[in-house]
Amino acid sequence: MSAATDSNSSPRHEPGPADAAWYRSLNAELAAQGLSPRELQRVIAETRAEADSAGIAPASLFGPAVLFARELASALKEDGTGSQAKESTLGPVVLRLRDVTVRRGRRTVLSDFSLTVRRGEIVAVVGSNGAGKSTLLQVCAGLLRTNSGRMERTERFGYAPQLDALAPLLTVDEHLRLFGAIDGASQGRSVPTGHQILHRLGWRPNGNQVTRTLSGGTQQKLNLALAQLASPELLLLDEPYQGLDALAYEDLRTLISSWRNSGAGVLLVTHLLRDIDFVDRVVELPAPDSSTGHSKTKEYAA
Ligand SMILES: Nc1ncnc2c1ncn2[C@@H]1O[C@H](COP(=O)(O)OP(=O)(O)OP(=O)(O)O)[C@@H](O)[C@H]1O
Repeated sequence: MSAATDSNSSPRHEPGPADAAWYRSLNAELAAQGLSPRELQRVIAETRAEADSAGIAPASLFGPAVLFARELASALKEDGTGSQAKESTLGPVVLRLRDVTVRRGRRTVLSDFSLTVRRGEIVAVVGSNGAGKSTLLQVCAGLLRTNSGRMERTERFGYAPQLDALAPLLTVDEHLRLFGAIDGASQGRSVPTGHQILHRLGWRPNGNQVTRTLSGGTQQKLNLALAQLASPELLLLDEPYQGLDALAYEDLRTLISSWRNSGAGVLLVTHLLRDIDFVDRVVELPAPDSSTGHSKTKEYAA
């Protein structure tokens, strides 16, 4: 469990009745998620110690207790049961492409391309520069039409594009409210949920900070939190590690694994070979070949 603290922040929080209620909700949801009494006691003690040492109310540090409990429970499930957990959580199809062809200008970027993603799995898309990875995600997000073939996808999806979709003059919390409203989340929920995701990425944001003053890596964290805000069934992540430091990279891997374990399907564009060991399948797009257009896509289990 990790959460960043901020040394130049407001005075230390004094525990009160709201905190006690938060820990009661955490306890109840962890028990409902099937944690043993012993595990439950340990997790609550660790959570309390982390909040106390940060001097921050648990609700501010970790977000809503119920969501935090679910995330913890899925992370513990992954630690304890490994690949068996993956098998048992594989669910319905959330994305299906059949014989999709996409041309951009005179180039055929995707040719008769087929892919299925189910809930509870991470599929990595790899390939050299220009192979069509971002094009594929844009098709899946519904931003680009196919020239032929069919794309079916759940309505409940989140998309973190490679070039961020942030408005430079809006604050962090304005982004969370705006994207939450677009995704149908209530305004009261989107800010604490967004902060919770950002804590898990090692950043405790000042909600009033204007986005253009954030570093590139921090903007990427916000970009990712926005994609996950409404707990989508499908996440489309286009090179989400760009700009992240080593710690945030590890946090993001853990977070993506926990999204999978809580039932999301993830389509992840990546250049990093290290990622291959934590995904379920890899789809390799062929290198662009200007003379022949396109050769064969490869797919293999990770
Ligand atoms: N807006 C666009 N209009 C026309 N062609 C485009 C556009 N965006 C990308 N392309 C072309 O589509 C092809 C695939 O590009 P794409 O960005 O999907 O590749 P990629 O695999 O994501 O590359 P990279 O690893 O460099 O990000 C390239 O030939 C590119 O020039």
